[in-house]
Amino acid sequence: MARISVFGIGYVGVVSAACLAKDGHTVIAVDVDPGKIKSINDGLSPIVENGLDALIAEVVAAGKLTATNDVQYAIDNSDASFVAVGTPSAPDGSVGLTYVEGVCRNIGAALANKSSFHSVIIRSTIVPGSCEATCIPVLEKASGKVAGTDFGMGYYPEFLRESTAIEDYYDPGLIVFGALDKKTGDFLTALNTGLNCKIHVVDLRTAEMVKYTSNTWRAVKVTFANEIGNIAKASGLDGQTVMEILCSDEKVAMSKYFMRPGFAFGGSCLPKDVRALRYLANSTGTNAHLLNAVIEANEAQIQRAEAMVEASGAAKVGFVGISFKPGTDDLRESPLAELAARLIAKGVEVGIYDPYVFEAYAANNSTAGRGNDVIPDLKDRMVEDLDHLIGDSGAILVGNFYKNTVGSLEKAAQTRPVLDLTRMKRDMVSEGQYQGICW
Ligand SMILES: NC(=O)c1ccc[n+]([C@@H]2O[C@H](COP(=O)([O-])OP(=O)(O)OC[C@H]3O[C@@H](n4cnc5c(N)ncnc54)[C@H](O)[C@@H]3O)[C@@H](O)[C@H]2O)c1
Ligand SMILES: O=c1ccn([C@@H]2O[C@H](COP(=O)(O)OP(=O)(O)O[C@H]3O[C@H](CO)[C@@H](O)[C@H](O)[C@H]3O)[C@@H](O)[C@H]2O)c(=O)[nH]1
Repeated sequence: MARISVFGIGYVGVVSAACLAKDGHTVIAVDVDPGKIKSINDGLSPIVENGLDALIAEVVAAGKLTATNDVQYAIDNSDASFVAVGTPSAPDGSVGLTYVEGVCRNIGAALANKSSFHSVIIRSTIVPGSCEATCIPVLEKASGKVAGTDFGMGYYPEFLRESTAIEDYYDPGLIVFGALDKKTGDFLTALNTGLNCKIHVVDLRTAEMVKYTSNTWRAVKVTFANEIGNIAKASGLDGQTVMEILCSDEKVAMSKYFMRPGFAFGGSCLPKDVRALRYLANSTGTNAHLLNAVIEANEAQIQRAEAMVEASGAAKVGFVGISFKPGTDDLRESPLAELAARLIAKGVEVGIYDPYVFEAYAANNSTAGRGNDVIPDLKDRMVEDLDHLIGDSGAILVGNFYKNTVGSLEKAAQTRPVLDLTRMKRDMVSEGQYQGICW
């Protein structure tokens, strides 16, 4: 079993730290946010994510996971570090490396004081060449040591999806990494052995590129499915039925994931990663026609939902779901939040039912409301009781699917417009007050 430090206790870091600890490794989580450090050390999850509360309580009680802001302590007491800090878009759409640079500088300074071998493994999403052009030079300068010789260096992207993060951790669709040195490569191979997935060992740049390729492909799939859905609906057809039939053709290895017509994609990764890849393409003189179109079409899908709300004529709209997808409290680049903000700016009153975001506020999580930079007074708009929201709203917008809401929402469609962006019930199609975005 290994001793591992995880830098960045965000959506990725906290899940990998907890799962590594569950697997028997001794894990030190490092962050600059005292709220997150306290949460972990109290045995509590700093984010709302399925199964994570119990997992963290278990591994912290077992003494396998601790959290600190002390970088030197973490480096001295681990043999490898995972870096999972954020890489948000820079204003020009390029990948933002500020946090990655900062943490490499901190790790490098601590490595200067350590004599035994240590591997630094980047897990943040960074464009091809970033390890070589940024991480390695910063680590080498701060440590006075040479990457690949004096300390180990790897790039090992993470593919988990929020809301199914623990499940994805133990059942990955893809494992890929690059390592400068054999020790780091062997460490990552051993860590992944036993999972039911082929391990691809490549160079650092290829591993960096595979991560963007994966997210962009997902964004392309969502956009394609949405466009087919829009066209199908305009032709009087059920877009989801059309796509389900297409996806039944498994002969060409068609996966049904991300092929379900509905609302725009969002979240902390797909939008920023498509932007960063497009920026990279432009900077190499490559035309990224498809990526331009994906961004344009995704924005148009938000406008399409906005037009549905406007057509309802409601002055007060109740949102069912506001996070970027069900099962998480994360609001980063949530298209639902963007839609709500646009309606609010036009004078529409907006109330919100979202059990996951509500839970984050109720638990006083330091991350409650994470990623919301568009909805004013979000906390005050949150409603705990769905029936209360329905009774109080002229129209209901179903943004995220929550199983327990279906009965009430179906009933609500008899008395007021219900605008469905997710399809709460497979047999419902646009009729009367019920309108589905692509069906
Ligand atoms: N969210 C996902 O589902 C997901 C999945 C796969 C990959 N990724 C990628 O993983 C990376 C992290 O994403 P996230 O959503 O977990 O980010 P996040 O913003 O939720 O978490 C990042 C954490 O890093 C901490 N941090 C910043 N600077 C630090 C420093 N110098 N030392 C220690 N901690 C520091 C922050 O306080 C924060 O807690 C990004 O590159 C993202 O693109 C995200
Ligand atoms: O059929 C689908 C599936 C997803 N989405 C939307 O696409 C966005 C992203 O969803 P998802 O990919 O499930 O969530 P993330 O947690 O952002 O995960 C993505 O981004 C992570 C960060 O890089 C990667 O690790 C994952 O592999 C990648 O799926 C959300 O707005 C979803 O509502 C759809 O519209 N239709």
